[in-house]
Amino acid sequence: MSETIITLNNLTKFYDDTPAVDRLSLSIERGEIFGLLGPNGAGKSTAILMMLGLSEPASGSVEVCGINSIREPLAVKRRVGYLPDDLGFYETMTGLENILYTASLNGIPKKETEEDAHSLLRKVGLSDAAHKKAGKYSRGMRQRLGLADVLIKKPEIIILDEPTLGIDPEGVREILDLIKRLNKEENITVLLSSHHLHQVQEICDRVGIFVEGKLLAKGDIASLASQLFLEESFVVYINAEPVTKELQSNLMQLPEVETIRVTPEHLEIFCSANISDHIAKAVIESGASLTYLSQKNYGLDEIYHRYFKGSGVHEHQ
Ligand SMILES: Nc1ncnc2c1ncn2[C@@H]1O[C@H](COP(=O)(O)OP(=O)(O)OP(=O)(O)O)[C@@H](O)[C@H]1O
Repeated sequence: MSETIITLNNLTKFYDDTPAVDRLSLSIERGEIFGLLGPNGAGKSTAILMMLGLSEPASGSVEVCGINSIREPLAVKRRVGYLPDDLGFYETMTGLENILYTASLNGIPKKETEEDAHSLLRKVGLSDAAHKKAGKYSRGMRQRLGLADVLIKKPEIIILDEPTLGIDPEGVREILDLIKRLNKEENITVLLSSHHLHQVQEICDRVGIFVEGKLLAKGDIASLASQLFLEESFVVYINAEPVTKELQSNLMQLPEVETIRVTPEHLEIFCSANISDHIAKAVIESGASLTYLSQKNYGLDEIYHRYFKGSGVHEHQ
């Protein structure tokens, strides 16, 4: 049975007179990977800081692990590992020493820490660099050290703010795989803020699209597509010879077909389900020959761009 682990209710925060987060309501379930997706300045970090009790909302409520973050930020801190986008370590201390220091700050007994720290460094692939100074770590290594650092206190939730910022593609793959693995193996709930569509699409169970402080839509990719595309979730592109009125009318009679657009290249058939085979059959039965057929279902890219089309919001990679 699902259990809500983060609940935001009408959460609002202003900077000067402008809302950075505007009546944000959201529930995140234990064990899921939720992606907060939005362009720079959308309010993702501000929302995260309020979840952690590090920034006070103007109105609304926020509960994490059943605890009111505003009233009991320290209790929330014990249960949540937070990886900010600007990670800070003691640069002259080794990776291992940094983790042990974090453990001591969190009051974890030294005896159990040492073993846990080594096992975490192994998990994040930093065993060989355990005794190297953090100041000498690459950006990808720092992120992995950051993950080990937040995991030492055995959090129920990890909140990651742009965890792949400035990392090369190989490093990104490693971080994403690691996050997925931690989620599956340790049943850690993950909240991930990002403006990288593909990364979010790859690992998140659900996504919230956030822009100008507002959550515009949320759900898994398929349900986002149907929310945002009004059931036109699939497009089938065909070329047929000849394209007659009768052919178009036969296609429109298929219950799943929403719209047909005639372009110089193709007939674009927008459908609520994948019915390529019915379309091919309708073409043949209309006496035309089918010379080309391809299909596409929407990914997050189309959802994001189509949804923000005209809103002046663009993705910054
Ligand atoms: N301390 C602050 N003082 C004043 N304005 C702020 C402050 N922090 C954030 N803002 C403003 O609030 C809005 C939301 O910023 P926020 O950092 O939460 O966005 P974000 O989605 O996390 O963006 P990014 O991806 O760039 O980190 C922006 O307009 C930003 O300029």
